[in-house]
Amino acid sequence: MHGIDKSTDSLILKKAQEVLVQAEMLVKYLEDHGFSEPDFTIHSAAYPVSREFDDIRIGITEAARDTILLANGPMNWLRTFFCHHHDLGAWQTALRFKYFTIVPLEGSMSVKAIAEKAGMDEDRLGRVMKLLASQQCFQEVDENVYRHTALSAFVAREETIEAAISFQADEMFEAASLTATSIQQAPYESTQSYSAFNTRFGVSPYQWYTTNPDRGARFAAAMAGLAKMNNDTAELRDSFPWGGLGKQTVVDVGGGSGHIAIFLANEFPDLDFIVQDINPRMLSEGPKRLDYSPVADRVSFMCHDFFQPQPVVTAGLFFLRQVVHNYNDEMSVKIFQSIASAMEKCSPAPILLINDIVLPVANTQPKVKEHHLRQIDIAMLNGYAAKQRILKEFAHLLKQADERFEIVKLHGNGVMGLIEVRLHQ
Ligand SMILES: C[S@@+](CC[C@H](N)C(=O)[O-])C[C@H]1O[C@@H](n2cnc3c(N)ncnc32)[C@H](O)[C@@H]1O
Repeated sequence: MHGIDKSTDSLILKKAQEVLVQAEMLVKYLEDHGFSEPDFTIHSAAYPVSREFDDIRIGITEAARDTILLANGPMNWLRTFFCHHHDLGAWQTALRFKYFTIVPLEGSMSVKAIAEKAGMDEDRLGRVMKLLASQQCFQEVDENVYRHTALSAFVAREETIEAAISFQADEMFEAASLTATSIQQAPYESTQSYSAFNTRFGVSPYQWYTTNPDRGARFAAAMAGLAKMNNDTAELRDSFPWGGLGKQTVVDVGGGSGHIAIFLANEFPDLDFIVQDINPRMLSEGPKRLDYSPVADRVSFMCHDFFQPQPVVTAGLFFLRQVVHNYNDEMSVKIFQSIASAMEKCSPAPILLINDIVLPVANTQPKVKEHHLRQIDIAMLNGYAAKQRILKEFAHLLKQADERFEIVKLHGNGVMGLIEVRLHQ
């Protein structure tokens, strides 16, 4: 066996060496921080949640992805990549027919028994399970007998995570298949009525969720699941000086179930929250949350359309999380205007805090990191004919809404973009 020549000119070897270097860093990080090494089993250790670990994880993924691309070449890469929608079809089936919760977390279950509970035939269920197992999602321990792996158990254990992947596998996957068709309908204008979602379902996601309340409730759960997946809540808590606001009311505009407001209320006892949303079903999910009761007297819910004048004029902070990325520029300007008209009446002068992805400018981030943000940008295109933005675009829209708006600080970046805006009087 030849040793690895570190001075090699081979690009493949250089990339593979980078994988090795990053893997050593990752293992060292785990050791230094008292974590056991994860594996594929249901008893796998938990992953650290930190920016530092994320950077190593992203570094290893970038190097491994390049190694895979170089080793496979375009033909093999394309052959696999262009079958990914069939992977999603299999996952969609497993989610819809509840395989994840039917298989017990401990022990194993036969395809026959899973099929009986799922209410579908054994042949197709077995084929879906075999595909999933080829991705380390479930393990076939005996012919047609499965048990959970770390990946499948992650879905089974947490309802909001299941919701977060299910709404993608259902309505968003169906919409995404019509991306090009939707653009063909209006090649030079990005408007909601020609979005991929509208092309598939005839109405915008929010109208659709209002008339499909079960899916609306699942969407609200999905938002909580996504926040958990991105570790958003802890980062949101730590990236902004909430504690320094004093006794204030925060209005969570378009706050959905209020999961963020409830989380922050638990962390910062001086703050009161008003969660506003147009969808009553989403609002009704908030009080059902386990973390709601300790803060029930400080978190209230209000049905409000953010295109109408903002009724709360006694707030210290207006919070706008993952809202304007659902709207095109013209509509986003209207949302900012309705908040500006309330801000000018509040005393002392309040803050507008926009919590949304702030896209990186070209070639400033590892490509795998940017890819994730770009996926969300195209998701916004498909769902809402909307977009994610770079900081300059936010600044431009705010000025269009009201000349007095000024971005005073960017508290977080990337997924956790946190833009502090003031309205100069
Ligand atoms: C992507 S979700 C974000 C929810 C929440 N801010 C969060 O971060 O989890 C956008 C929210 O805006 C709400 N929404 C959409 N149109 C609205 C409108 N015109 N007025 C008020 N809320 C609206 C939706 O019902 C949904 O809950």
